[in-house]
Amino acid sequence: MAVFTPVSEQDARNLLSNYSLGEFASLKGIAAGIENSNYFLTTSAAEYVLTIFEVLKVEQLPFYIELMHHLAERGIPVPKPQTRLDGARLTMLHGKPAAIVSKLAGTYIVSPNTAHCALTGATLARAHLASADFTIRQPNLRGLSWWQETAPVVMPFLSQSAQNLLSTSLAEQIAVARSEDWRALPKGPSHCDLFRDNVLFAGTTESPVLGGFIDYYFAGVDAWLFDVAVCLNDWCIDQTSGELIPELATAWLEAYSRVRAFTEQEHRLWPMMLRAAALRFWISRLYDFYLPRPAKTLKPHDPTHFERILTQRTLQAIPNLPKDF
Ligand SMILES: Nc1ncnc2c1ncn2[C@@H]1O[C@H](COP(=O)(O)OP(=O)(O)OP(=O)(O)O)[C@@H](O)[C@H]1O
Ligand SMILES: N[C@@H](CCO)C(=O)O
Repeated sequence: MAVFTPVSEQDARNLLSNYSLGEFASLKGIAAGIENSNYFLTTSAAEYVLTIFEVLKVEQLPFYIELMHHLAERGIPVPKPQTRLDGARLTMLHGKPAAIVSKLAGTYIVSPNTAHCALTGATLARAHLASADFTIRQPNLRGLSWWQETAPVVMPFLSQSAQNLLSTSLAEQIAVARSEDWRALPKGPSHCDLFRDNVLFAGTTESPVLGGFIDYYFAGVDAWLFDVAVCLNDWCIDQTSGELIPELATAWLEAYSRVRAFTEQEHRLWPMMLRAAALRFWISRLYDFYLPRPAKTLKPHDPTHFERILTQRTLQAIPNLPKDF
């Protein structure tokens, strides 16, 4: 149950008195999610999501909240943070930072088809372009420096072969980050965690309608190609073996590149980016698995899934990015 901070009806009414969002109607805890406490908050005017930030620091939050606001204002389907009467979009509840955002339609898709992949790819490209003039800067806090700090912490728990994979993969990414090609990659605000469970769809299987992208709380400035690679490693794979499914990968990447064409450097670094994205989630899952937060009650995600994906992306041929759309 991902409600770490209890909120009463009276708390919600008090909170709403700082906004112009209608009268309180109902409040319901949301069970999914492992980082924040989330509630569906319904008023006489509309449906919202109330999020209480359990882990993120106050100083990190303006980047996420203002980025979502910036994107929503430009027509990208993301939850729109609501503005208080005093102009702030962050608020405090039980001593913790909190925000009210618009509720998006739809549910997430466990087994996406080419239509889901194409919609997600095209919308991520639009989000990247729409974020180009966003001025707040915050790096991806789960980027290379964090991998370098965290790898030695999880290393003692690993088998010899896993230790070798982790060391060689990290060394590869350190070398990539020093390269001219990496420096020339298009970069900007990126979601960095756009897994299937962070994209909502309405409509039908054959004609899906994108509800939008949620959970921007791992976002940061990074190579846009890294964002693409995170998606491909989750959306376009055989979930058992980790192998890329060419039909899904092609649909996803072609839709993205019709909106924003990939650069020469992106073409060259594509295999390394897929490995970077696998490494990022292997390390975070290892960390959560072996060093869980004391209050955490949920079952951690399986780290071996990303060990398999990383191995696949090391051993198997990787399809090229599409050219010239
Ligand atoms: N704006 C929204 N519109 C509709 N549903 C939402 C919205 N925000 C969150 N949800 C619902 O709440 C659930 C949990 O939200 P979210 O994934 O942001 O939580 P979290 O604790 O940050 O999760 P994670 O473990 O993925 O980091 C989602 O799966 C979704 O069902
Ligand atoms: N998407 C992450 C969880 C954190 O959002 C994972 O699957 O490991």
